[in-house]
Amino acid sequence: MRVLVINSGSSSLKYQVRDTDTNEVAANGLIDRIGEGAGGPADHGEAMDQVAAALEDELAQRPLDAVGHRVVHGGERFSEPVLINNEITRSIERLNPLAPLHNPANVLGIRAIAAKWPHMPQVAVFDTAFHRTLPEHAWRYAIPDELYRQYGIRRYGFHGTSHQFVTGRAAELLGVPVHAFNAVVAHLGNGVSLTAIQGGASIDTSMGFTPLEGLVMGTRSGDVDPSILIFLQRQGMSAQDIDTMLNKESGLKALFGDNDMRAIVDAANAGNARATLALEIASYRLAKYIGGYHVAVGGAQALVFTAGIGENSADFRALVVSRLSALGVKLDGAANLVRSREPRVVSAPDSLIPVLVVPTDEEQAIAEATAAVVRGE
Ligand SMILES: Nc1ncnc2c1ncn2[C@@H]1O[C@H](COP(=O)(O)OP(=O)(O)O)[C@@H](O)[C@H]1O
Ligand SMILES: CC(=O)OP(=O)(O)O
Ligand SMILES: [Mg+2]
Repeated sequence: MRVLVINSGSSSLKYQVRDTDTNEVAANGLIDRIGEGAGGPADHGEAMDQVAAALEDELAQRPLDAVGHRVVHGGERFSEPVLINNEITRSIERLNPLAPLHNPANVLGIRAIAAKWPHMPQVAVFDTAFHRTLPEHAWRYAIPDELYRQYGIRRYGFHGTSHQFVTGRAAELLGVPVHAFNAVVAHLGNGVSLTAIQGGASIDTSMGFTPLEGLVMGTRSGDVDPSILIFLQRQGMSAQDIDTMLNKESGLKALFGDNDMRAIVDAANAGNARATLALEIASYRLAKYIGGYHVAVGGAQALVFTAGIGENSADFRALVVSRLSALGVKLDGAANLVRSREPRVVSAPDSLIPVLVVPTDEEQAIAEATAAVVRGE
């Protein structure tokens, strides 16, 4: 089946045309600076027009069978990918306040395709869906129940498509049936999240009500004492200012001045003290969560690294694993330096828990899920 995969961010849109039978990528691209002026498209509708124009020749040769969308927030309703209709689109739209950087763009993308190709089957694949197996003791916050009932305030978790894909690949690499696989999976990209996998299912994850909770990210703070926000509001900062500060001006960008892991590692190696501290904070916070999730899953059979940093930064992996000696985890120095697109083991033979690098592919997972829904599987 020929599927167009759309991954819309707040100001960018990534797309791929994939053949799900051969796993071939026939076309792909990125449109950025949406709504930022300076020659970028005015909105996601205009961005979709650009995608259609860029794909014109490709689609003239062979038309599309379906479009699959990454939708970041599926709330409590969606635990599986779904075929989109108007009611589903409105339901996704009602979740916009819970993922203000991501969901509005997803809805615009869906509506733009429906307007352009009214008969095209469209499928929504949710970041939250894989985490619908979280037990209540993991998803419930210790705040009044009313807030859950009135606003749906609870832990949802994100990056689920990636965590699920990587979990399957990791189990395969180790020759363990996925339903019997316990692991800790670290998705380290611009957004960062850790998931505790038990019996192949997500039982805890570090992102929460929104993709802001948990670990140190590129521009997001992760965990902070919530009373800092109340304090800042009393100092006169608006909700919008606090939101922007925590989502866009924090994390590695605040600690070092740049959120590109390559730049941070290079600066640290050149003796830059801020870069060294940024790496120490990020790796320390991650190591503490890994220890916690090792306990949560009842003993992990693997620690798995994925996404931009997890797949490519041998330095950051080494720094994190150097903090896990209490768990008996050890890297193999040479294996850790190997660059490859294949899933692989990077730990020493005597490491008590194998450490894996497993490249994620959210687009492949979305294309496959889309084809399965359209075929009625
Ligand atoms: N070769 C590399 N070495 C170290 N870090 C890398 C490398 N390539 C990408 N990264 C880091 O990966 C991060 C982006 O990850 P990615 O998964 O592409 O993010 P997203 O999809 O969330 O935008 C950035 O911090 C970038 O610096
Ligand atoms: C949910 C989320 O944080 O996604 P991303 O890492 O793509 O920003
Ligand atoms: Mg990402």
